[in-house]
Amino acid sequence: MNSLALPRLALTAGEPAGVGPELLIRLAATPLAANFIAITDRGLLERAAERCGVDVRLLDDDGADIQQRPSGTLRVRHVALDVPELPGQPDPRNAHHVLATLREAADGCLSGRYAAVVTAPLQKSSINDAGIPFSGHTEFFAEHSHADVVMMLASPELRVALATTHLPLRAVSAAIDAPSLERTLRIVHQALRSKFGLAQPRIALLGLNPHAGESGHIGHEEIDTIIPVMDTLRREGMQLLGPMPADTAFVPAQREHYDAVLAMYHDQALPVLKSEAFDRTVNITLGLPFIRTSVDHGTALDLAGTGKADPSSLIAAARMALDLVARSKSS
Ligand SMILES: NC(=O)c1ccc[n+]([C@@H]2O[C@H](COP(=O)([O-])OP(=O)(O)OC[C@H]3O[C@@H](n4cnc5c(N)ncnc54)[C@H](O)[C@@H]3O)[C@@H](O)[C@H]2O)c1
Ligand SMILES: N[C@H](C(=O)O)[C@H](O)COP(=O)(O)O
Repeated sequence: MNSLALPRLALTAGEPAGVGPELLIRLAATPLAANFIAITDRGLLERAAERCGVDVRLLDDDGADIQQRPSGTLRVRHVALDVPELPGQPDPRNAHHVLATLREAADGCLSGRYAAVVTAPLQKSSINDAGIPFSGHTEFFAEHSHADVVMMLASPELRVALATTHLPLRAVSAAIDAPSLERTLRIVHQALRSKFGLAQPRIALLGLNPHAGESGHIGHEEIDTIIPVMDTLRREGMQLLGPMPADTAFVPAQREHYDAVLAMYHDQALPVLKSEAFDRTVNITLGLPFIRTSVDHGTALDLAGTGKADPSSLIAAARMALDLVARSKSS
């Protein structure tokens, strides 16, 4: 790629019956310095543009570099739907299509065809209904590239990483063992340095139990696992706070003490971010051998087909991907 060429960002549309295709159209109409390549069905995008009432010129991706992208143009790598979409009603017969778009994006990033991938939301249950074990993009990309990864969601005001992702609550405690917690902290620490430019990142860990276990009176995971791992990594120089009680870790007086929070499970911290910054939070997969960002919301089936879904989180995800691409080139 010559130095004046725009970064080639792969975009996946996610669930064809969700808001993803419409959001890709909105993103294409946003003046960002990126060469967007939508990996999805061309007809799906045409219909989404019509529903949004937006004029978008769809061009086949020939792999060539461009130095400017007129607003409202979008390159497409066509991956055919198996059945036409019905907005608001996911059809498991399109599950293989959705996964094919993710594979193309991941392989293209690994081979250098794309500088990064930005994903729109998919309907996990529809893929499961097709009989395919699947729990999320994060786990899919990790397995596809044989990497240990961590899910982080970040707004301009708050970064939250997760020690466990899409697990039933009753499986969480057993999943938090010393080796995996240590691996997670190393990935988060390294990413805060390399991706966010923090030389000495401060990470606050949440306890698993109410009041971080209340000195062992309300659960033992803190004493048995979390604190020993923190002690080990502190001896290496990592700045770790906690384990903090999750209910007070996000109050303003605490926030100034850390750069990121490591939550023990999905719903322990994501409601904080999503309730205060749903329109500007980005999901980033740390630890992958390529850059992947995403929206913080789901398929919004209640809005699909109306053209009313807010594209802000997808636009923030594209901006974040561009920042990370630029940072990776300068390091
Ligand atoms: N990145 C992803 O692929 C991703 C992320 C989160 C959830 N999901 C999946 O999405 C599906 C639906 O999840 P859910 O119902 O819990 O959450 P959701 O985010 O789809 O919807 C929650 C509420 O937020 C609203 N909303 C969501 N996105 C919006 C937008 N862009 N503009 C305006 N309003 C918006 C919806 O209308 C709804 O009222 C599930 O299958 C879930 O697994 C996927
Ligand atoms: N945990 C994410 C959220 O709540 O926003 C979401 O399910 C997306 O996960 P993947 O990026 O792994 O699909």
